Formats: sequence, C-alpha cells, structure tokens
Amino acid sequence: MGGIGILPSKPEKYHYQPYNNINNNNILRIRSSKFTLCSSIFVFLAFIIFFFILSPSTSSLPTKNSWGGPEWEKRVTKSTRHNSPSGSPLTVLVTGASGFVGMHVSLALKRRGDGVLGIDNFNRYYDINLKRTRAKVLSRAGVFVVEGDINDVHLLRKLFDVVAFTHVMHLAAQAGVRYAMRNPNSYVHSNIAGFVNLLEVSKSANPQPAIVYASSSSVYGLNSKTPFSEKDRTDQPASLYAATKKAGEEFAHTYNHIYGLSVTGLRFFTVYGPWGRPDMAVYLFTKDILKGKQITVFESPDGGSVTRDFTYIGDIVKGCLGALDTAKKSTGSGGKKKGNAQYRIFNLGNTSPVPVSELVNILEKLLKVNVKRKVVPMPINGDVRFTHANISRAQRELGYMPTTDLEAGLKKFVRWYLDFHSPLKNKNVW
Ligand SMILES: O=C(O)[C@H]1O[C@H](OP(=O)(O)OP(=O)(O)OC[C@H]2O[C@@H](n3ccc(=O)[nH]c3=O)[C@H](O)[C@@H]2O)[C@H](O)[C@@H](O)[C@H]1O
Repeated sequence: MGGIGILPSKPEKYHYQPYNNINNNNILRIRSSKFTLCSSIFVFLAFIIFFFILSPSTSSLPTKNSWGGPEWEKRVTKSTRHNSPSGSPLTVLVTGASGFVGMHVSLALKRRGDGVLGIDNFNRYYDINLKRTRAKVLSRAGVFVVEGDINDVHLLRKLFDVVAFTHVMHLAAQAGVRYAMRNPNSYVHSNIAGFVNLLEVSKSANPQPAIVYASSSSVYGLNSKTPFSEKDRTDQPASLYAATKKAGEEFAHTYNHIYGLSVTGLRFFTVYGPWGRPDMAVYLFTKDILKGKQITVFESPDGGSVTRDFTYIGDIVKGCLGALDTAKKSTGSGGKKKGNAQYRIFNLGNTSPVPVSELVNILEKLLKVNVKRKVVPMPINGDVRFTHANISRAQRELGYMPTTDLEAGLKKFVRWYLDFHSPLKNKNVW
C-alpha cells in the first residue's frame, strides 16, 4: 500500500489497475472507498495530533480541557464570592497563584474578604510539590486555583465570562535571572506572549479590570545611579530575564494608551521568605548549608561584594494590596478606550542593600552550621552587582513601608524551611 507519504488524501488521486470482471471492479471500489475512509481518518488524526499536541504555537487553540463544566464553574464562582462585612470588596484574578508571591497575595486578599480566583500552569521550573502544597493551602483558605496557562486565550475568556473581575493581579512569570541563558524561549513565552494574551483578554472584557502586574528590579540593568528611582533609565537590561520584564512594562503602557486599561507595575527587589522559591539564593544556600555542602558566593569582577536589596514577602504583600486598593478603574469597555486611564510604576524594595556574604553570615548563625563557602567572580551571565530601591513613590502613593530587616525575615524563613522539610512532618497537614 505504500508509505505514509503516498497515502491518497482524495479518492480521485488513487490510481489502480482496473479488472475486466465487473465483480472485481465492485470489490475494488469497496476496497477503494474503505481505503479512502481510512486514509481520511488518518489524515484527520494526523491533523489533530499536529495542531493540538505537537505544534509549538497551539497555545491559543483550544486544548484538552482540564477546565470547564458546571462543577468547575461552581468552584470558580464560589472562590470569587466576597466575605467582607464592609467596604467594597475586590474580585481578583491572581495569575501565578501557586507561585511564591502569588500564594501570599491570594491568602491576604481572601483573609480580608475579597473574592479571589487563582490560575497557575504548575510548570516544572522548580519542585512541583511545593507548588501543589501552596495550592492546597489556598484551597483550604477557600481559594480555587485553576490549572491552566495564561497563554490559553479560551480559558482566560471563559474565566472573564463566568466572573466580572474588578482586578487582575498578574504574578505568573518565568522567573530566575540565571536560567534565562539556558532557556530564553520560556521567558518570551510567559513574560511576553502570556502577558500580552492576558492584556488582550482584559481589554476586551466588559467591565475591563484594573491590572496590577509584577515587574522586577532587574529592569534597572546597568543603571549605576543609586538608589534606583522609577525615573531612572531602564533601557540597558543586563539579562534576558530583565529584557522580557522590561518588554512587559512597554506592553502594559501600550494597552493603557490604546485601550484605557488601568495598569500598575511593581518592580520587586529580590523577594524572600517562607514558601520561597527553591532557585533563589536564600533557599539554595539554606538547603546546601544544612547538607554540609559547599556554597558558591559571587563577588563582583573587581573583588568587591555583590549586594541585594532583599525584601521580605510580608512587606511585598502589603505593597501589592496597596497597589490593588489604589488602582483606579479602567476607562475602556469592550475593547474601546473612553478616556485616559491610570498608569503607574513603583519600586517595592527594602531600601537597605546587604552584601550576599552578609546574608550567608546570618544564615550560618541561624542554622548553627559552619558554612563552607567558595567565593568566585560573578558569572557574566546577566547578574548585576547591586540593587537598591528608592521607595518614596510607593510610600507616598501606596502607603508602602517595609518593616522587616534581613535578619528578622531570614529567621521566619528558616523556621518555615525546617518545618516544611522536617522528615517528621506529616505532609497532609499542609
Ligand atoms: O529582584 C529581582 O528583580 C530579581 O530577584 C531575584 O534575582 P536575584 O537578585 O538574582 O536573586 P537570587 O537568585 O536570590 O540571588 C541573590 C544574590 O545571591 C547571589 N548568588 C546567587 C546564587 C548563588 O549560587 N550564589 C550567589 O552568590 C546572586 O548573585 C545575587 O546577588 C529573582 O530570582 C528574580 O526572579 C527577580 O525577581
């Protein structure tokens, strides 16, 4: 019958030697039509496999739904129900809800009575069990986390059909400065394409939600003027991660300008704390120190220390809520701008940079383990030598005021870490 490549797609393309016998002709016709039917099914299946499973650009096409149906809609609606005795509660879609910042922000909103729905794609960038456990904690608090990708336009539209979100807290991202060298496409996919998809769906929603989204201190890149102010240059990114975060800011501005979406960007400065990300220094160092392994501490190329404006998660959460509470309504509706909308950008840092070597000293004291450290020059892979936030704008407009210094914050992190990783801990309690 030949190989796959020569299977006929249409009956008339099937050539055969005719028999003189009429019955043979009939048999052949039947066989031919069976063959045509089989080949059509085959082509159809091949089409399905290619477009719905293999094609890299299918994320906007309907995929096998792990969402939808009356039960699912009930859970979505229930999660976004308010429980606030006074005030005007928000209805917030939190993207990246099972991420580090996403979990904390979702919990804080729910606790004060806002309606919250999470969405997370549970990718495997780091330990999926940590993400699943965060989702369990959220579920127990009454927050449902929909499993799905922000690139899935059908899912996002469905969510906006079911719920009239007043706000979107966009925290889903491909994070990590150093991993960006290894997998740049993943950053473009989440931080640019995914964000644009979310903005597209949001601008078409009626009512349009106000958008608060996570940017990063890394957008300051090679800026050497300290402390970093929102007025400083952000056109010299030093990492692929930073470039995608900066691109996100530009898209946010464009959607604000064209469609009247209210947008607020938050530039986070190296956030740490309980439930933190395992790819970040605080978590990585703690894990290796406890195992007695040597850790690698970067120093700047001139031998000086590398410093970060480490910011405690509890302070970041207050900044996020402040941004949501002061966000004005979008002005557009159904994709049409009706007037200028609010456009803001804020630094959320701690305003007291600490050398990484000092971070290690504090961990050494808290963990009571002698640290084996290897000091090596900072790799030329996008890391920056220092970060330092000027937070006066956030103080003035959001009432943002960080209160947790690095030692106090690390104490809370270490307590959580030991508890979470305790072999005696029954994981079902989370
Ligand atoms: O604020 C941000 O915009 C970013 O913050 C975070 O990036 P960073 O500031 O690089 O945090 P993190 O990895 O904790 O490294 C901390 C320090 O330890 C140093 N570092 C790190 C690893 C190591 O093995 N050795 C080391 O010295 C390292 O050189 C650095 O000086 C987020 O990951 C990122 O998603 C983004 O949000």
